[in-house]
Amino acid sequence: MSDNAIEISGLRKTYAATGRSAAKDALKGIDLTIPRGSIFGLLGPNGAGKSTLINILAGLVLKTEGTVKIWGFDQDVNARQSRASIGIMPQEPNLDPFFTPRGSLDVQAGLYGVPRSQRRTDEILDLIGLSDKADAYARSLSGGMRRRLLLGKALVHSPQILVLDEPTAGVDIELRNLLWQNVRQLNEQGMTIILTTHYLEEAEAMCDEIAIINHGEMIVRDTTANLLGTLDQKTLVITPDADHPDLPALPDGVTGEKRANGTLAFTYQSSKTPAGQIIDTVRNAGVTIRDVTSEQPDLEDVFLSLTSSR
Ligand SMILES: Nc1ncnc2c1ncn2[C@@H]1O[C@H](COP(=O)(O)OP(=O)(O)OP(=O)(O)O)[C@@H](O)[C@H]1O
Repeated sequence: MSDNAIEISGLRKTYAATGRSAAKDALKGIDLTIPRGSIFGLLGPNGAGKSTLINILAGLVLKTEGTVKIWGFDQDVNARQSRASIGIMPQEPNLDPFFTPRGSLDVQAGLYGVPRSQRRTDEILDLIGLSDKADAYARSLSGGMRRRLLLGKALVHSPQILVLDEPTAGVDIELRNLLWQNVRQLNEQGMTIILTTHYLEEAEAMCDEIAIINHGEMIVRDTTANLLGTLDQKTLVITPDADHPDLPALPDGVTGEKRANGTLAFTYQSSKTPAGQIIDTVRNAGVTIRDVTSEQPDLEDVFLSLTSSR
C-alpha cells in the first residue's frame, strides 16, 4: 500500500469549445503525489487550474486524460472507494435554505450511505461550533456559520482526505482562526489536508508541502521550508544613528536604498556576500549604526518569482 494520499499522473483537462469560446487546456499533464498525513497547499494565480484539479478529485469534473488515485483507489477502477476517501469543502456556500444544520448533515450522510448508527452528527456539530444552531434554518445562519456547515458536510463520511477550496476567502479573523484550529485538530487526528488559498502567509504557516501551478502546469512542488530557501535573496536594514544623506559605494551584487523612515536597506545574495561585509562597508563610510535587522524572503516573494516570469 502506498504512502500517498493522492497520486496523480499525466492529468489533462481540456474544456470543449463552446459557441463563443475556444477549447481551453486547463490542465496540461500534471504529475503530483501528496503524502498521507500532510497539510498540502495547492497554490497558483487565478485561472491556473486549481479548481479544475480539485473538481476532478471530487468527481465533479471529468478528466480528459491521466490517472487519479485517491487513497490508493484508482478513480476509474474503484470509483466508489475513491469518492468515499475524500471530502470537499467547496468555495461557494451551496446550502439548501430550508434545511437545518442537523438536517443538512443527515442528508449528506445519507448521500454517502453512512448508516444512522454510524453517523457522527453531534460530534461534527460540536467541532464546527454549531451545536446551538443545530435546528435553526440554514437561511437564518450567518455567512460564517454557513462556511462552518460546509466543513461539517465534508466530514460526514469520515474521509481520510479533506480538501478545502479557498476556505478563508472573505471570512473574518475569528472564523479564520476557528477554521484553522479545526484543520489542525483534524490533521493531528491523522487526516490528510489539501487546501488552496490566496493567502500566502497562511500557506506558509499551515502547509508542510506546497505545489504551485500556473497555466495548467505544475511549476514547483517542494516542502515549504525548501521553497522559502530557494530565494537566496535577503535584505539587511540598518538604522543609522543620525540621518545620513548618501548611500556608500556598495560591493558588487548588493543594491541599497534609503527608505522613507531613514533606514538604509541593502539587498544581497547571502551565498555571495556575507552580511558582515555590508556592515563594514557602511561603517567605513562613516555611518554610526544604531540597529541592524534582517528581512527574509517570504512565500509571496517565492510565488512571484516563480509565476511572474511565465
Ligand atoms: N467549465 C469551464 N468551461 C470552460 N473553461 C473553463 C471552465 N472552468 C474553468 N475554465 C477555464 O480553465 C482555466 C482554469 O480554471 P480554474 O477555475 O481551474 O482555475 P483556478 O486556478 O481555480 O482559478 P481561481 O483561483 O480563479 O478559481 C481558466 O482559464 C478557466 O477560464
